Amino acid sequence: MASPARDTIAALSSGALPAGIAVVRLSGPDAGAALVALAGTLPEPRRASLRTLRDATGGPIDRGLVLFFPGPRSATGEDLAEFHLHGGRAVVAALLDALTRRPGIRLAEAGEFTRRAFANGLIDLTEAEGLADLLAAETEAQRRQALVQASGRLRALYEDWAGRLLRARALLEASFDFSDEGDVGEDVAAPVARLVEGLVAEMAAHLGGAGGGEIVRRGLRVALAGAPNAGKSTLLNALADREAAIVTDRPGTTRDVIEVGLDLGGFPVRLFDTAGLRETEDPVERIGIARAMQTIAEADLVLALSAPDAPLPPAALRGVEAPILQLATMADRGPGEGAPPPDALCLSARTGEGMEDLVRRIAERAAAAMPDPERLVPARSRQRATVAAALETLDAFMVSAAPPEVGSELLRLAGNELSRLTGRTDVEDLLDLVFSEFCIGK
Ligand SMILES: Nc1nc2c(ncn2[C@@H]2O[C@H](COP(=O)(O)OP(=O)(O)OP(=O)(O)O)[C@@H](O)[C@H]2O)c(=O)[nH]1
Ligand SMILES: [Mg+2]
Repeated sequence: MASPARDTIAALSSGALPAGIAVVRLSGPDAGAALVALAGTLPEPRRASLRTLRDATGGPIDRGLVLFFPGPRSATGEDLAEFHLHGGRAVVAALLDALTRRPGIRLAEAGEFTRRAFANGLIDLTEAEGLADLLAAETEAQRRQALVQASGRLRALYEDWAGRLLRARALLEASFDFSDEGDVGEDVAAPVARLVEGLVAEMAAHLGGAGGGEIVRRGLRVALAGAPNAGKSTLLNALADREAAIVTDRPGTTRDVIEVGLDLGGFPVRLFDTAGLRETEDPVERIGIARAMQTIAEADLVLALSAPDAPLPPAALRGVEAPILQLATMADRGPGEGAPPPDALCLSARTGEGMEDLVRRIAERAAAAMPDPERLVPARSRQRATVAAALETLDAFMVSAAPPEVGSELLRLAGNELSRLTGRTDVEDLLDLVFSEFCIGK
């Protein structure tokens, strides 16, 4: 774990400038003294105080609110000062300049405030990850899932597992202090097995929600598939409400995969326009079609478009595992050569017919794919992989008829995996991974 902070760090913690108000934060041993140097005296802890801030020459920087949070009762666990100023670029630059001229104060790195909160034991890794997700949240589903994590409920679950695992191991280890044969008596074997069985069942159920948790984070991937001129790009533009993709009456217009992010009923959806599927000799178009097939294969939902004069080639979506929603496009035009699939939803991006129905169907899909917001799920591949590794080790324990020393070693290994979840272990590379995605000032 990181050693206690030596440097005092400063950063703009509020959003892009110019803005109405800018919040600059300062954390570390010099926070109080720096605040006195700029604002005259230390304000009462945790109370906003209106001050004129001055640089080292006595020149005024701005007039604004200052707050002081003495450690350890602060967001970072260290002495923390906040400056609420007018959100002009030059104002913030002048303040940061005045601060960093003081020895021991430097600009913060990305995620450094949060990392200090972690180092000082105020939050664990799941809470830090939840906080990162909360800052990145763009839809209701993402906000709710992130908030559950940031508020420590996932941490509590993982700590509970670690505690129960430790108890199982302690029982097992205590038994071989008293037996010289190395085999564990029934009186110990049964309660240990019960404890581990209970954990295995809970962990497996938890992992069952991992797919949904990740879909909330990254959004439901919806691919538009169809023959050239089926109206895919037109539909994408209509759903996105902007001209994201080029539309022409020439078949084979779209080559690259075009992605737009949508908020459908509070659920995050990523919609992908793709090249029309057909046999072609054009090398550029062939690459586009290969990309289309890749996107379709990775989708959580495929919208299969058939237009009156551009029916979907029958074999085009063979082998696709995701659910397929059949759409009959261009309903404003008369029937064409091929009849659309009987269960297809008829719509026209031009007149808007059927569009509400389509949005509702996609949102329903998204709602079904995403877990109940109150359910605790691993939202990240890091969490999922770590739970899976611990589970695998516990499975090995359950099936093995190995001597108790080996059994207890397996339980210890599983416990190590669990401690990686909360980060209460010495793993710098893991920390870098988690904190590197924060922005400066958080
Ligand atoms: N009448 C009518 N025309 C449409 C509708 N949707 C698309 N079109 C027209 O159909 C033609 C093809 O539309 P696109 O959206 O480019 O079709 P696409 O499936 O993206 O085609 P590719 O990119 O070549 O695969 C364009 O001329 C559109 O204006 C619709 O709902 N009604
Ligand atoms: Mg197109």
